[in-house]
Amino acid sequence: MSLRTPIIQLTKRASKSTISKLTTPASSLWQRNANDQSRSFATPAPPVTQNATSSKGPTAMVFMNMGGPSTTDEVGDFLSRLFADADLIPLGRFQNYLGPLISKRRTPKIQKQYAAIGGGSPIRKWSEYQAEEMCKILDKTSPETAPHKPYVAFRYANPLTEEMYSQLLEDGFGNGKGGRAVAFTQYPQYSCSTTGSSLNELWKWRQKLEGKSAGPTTANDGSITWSVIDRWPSHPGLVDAIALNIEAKLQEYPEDVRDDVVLLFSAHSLPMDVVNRGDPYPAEVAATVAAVMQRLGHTHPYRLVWQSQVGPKAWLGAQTSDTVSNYIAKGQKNMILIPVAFTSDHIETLYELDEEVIGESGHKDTIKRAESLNGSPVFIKALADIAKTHLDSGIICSKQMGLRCPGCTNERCAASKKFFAGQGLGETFAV
Ligand SMILES: C=CC1=C(C)c2cc3[nH]c(cc4nc(cc5[nH]c(cc1n2)c(C)c5CCC(=O)O)C(CCC(=O)O)=C4C)c(C)c3C=C
Ligand code: FES
Ligand SMILES: [Fe+2]
Repeated sequence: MSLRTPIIQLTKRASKSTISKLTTPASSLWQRNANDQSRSFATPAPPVTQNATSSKGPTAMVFMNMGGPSTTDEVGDFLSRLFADADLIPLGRFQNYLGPLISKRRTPKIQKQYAAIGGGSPIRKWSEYQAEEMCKILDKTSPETAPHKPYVAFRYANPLTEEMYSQLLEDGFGNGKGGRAVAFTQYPQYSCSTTGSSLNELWKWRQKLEGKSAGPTTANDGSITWSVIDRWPSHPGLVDAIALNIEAKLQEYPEDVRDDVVLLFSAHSLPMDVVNRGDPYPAEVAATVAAVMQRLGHTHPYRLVWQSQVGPKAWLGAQTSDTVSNYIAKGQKNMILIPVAFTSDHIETLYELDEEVIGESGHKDTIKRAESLNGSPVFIKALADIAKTHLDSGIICSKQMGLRCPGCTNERCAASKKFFAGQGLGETFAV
């Protein structure tokens, strides 16, 4: 099948009466800085296309992320879902036995961490806010696909993927009415353990709730037409939002030391067996860091370091906490930690970085952390720009999505990639 073949038709629309229209005035779309010619908003990846002329609203914009417990009482369920996920923590035939055992043992420790950051993860609050604000902008900038309706689908906490999917059906998508939905990963960099797992879950619930067996979504059958924003590691708006937070933090240092501050970009680590399987995440995180440094004009020395390893396996380093101690030992006490792989605060910024790495460093005044993206208007404009580019292009997903890791033996990846990416790439790419 040619990449340009119109492969998806939207036949019927979801009833407008069941889709609430978002009315708040939108902010202006992300503005390009005329002085910075290096910024381009074109999506670089060659697209897998769908019929752009038929892609009219209403459009469901589904923010996918891992989620977190909103209260300490939800920690047990959060961890038990996390340790049951074989795409994240493969425990083979012991999954059903070891998963609950490990999560139960770990719960009190993690509950204490959530208690220390105010009693729960702020990820739901931020995700709902970001999705709603982005949709307000899109209603203005992409009227042809409006109204845009925000949804959140978490992998391990409420609202879970199945809850979001049932809501979509209740709101008039699918059920013989068709309708368009965009699965928008909120992990800027793709890992099979994060975005891959969320997409496998979405694919599973589509099969269960819309009765779809494996195979392309060539529509005309009244089911939801899905497309995917699967990665955006170097989008200029993301890069700018991170760079602005670094620049703001640099201003907190006295002028005489400001130029000597070391920038430590910190991302959640990956087990080395996942890295060696060929997971794209380390390269994509490095792409974000390179783009931010380029945007800053390479004014400061920097390193990309990795945090939050769990369990006895070998993980990708250098570890964030070791790096900070080693640099202190070498006499470097001015450092900014920059969360680079997560778009809102969570225990790994608020507890691990703030309380443990910085709090226990003995240099709380000179080791600082850049703000997480949270409610940054620059970031939300970037999300709207990414979404608009996706909607305009008619792509189903990036071409990169179709290529499995060289070491992948996971049948769930094969099935979900065949569904999301196989349509334009040909199945040989997606097996
Ligand atoms: C881009 C971010 C993340 C990647 C990649 C990632 C991979 C990954 N994580 C685990 C194991 C655990 N992660 C846990 C919590 C957790 N993970 C991320 C992000 C990524 N994980 C976040 C933001 C959080 C915290 C959520 C919040 O605070 O709301 C946990 C639970 C906490 C704990 O028990 O320590 C585990 C376990 C693996 C094995 C993995 C790669 C394969
Ligand atoms: S593990 Fe990467 S595609 Fe399956
Ligand atoms: Fe994690």
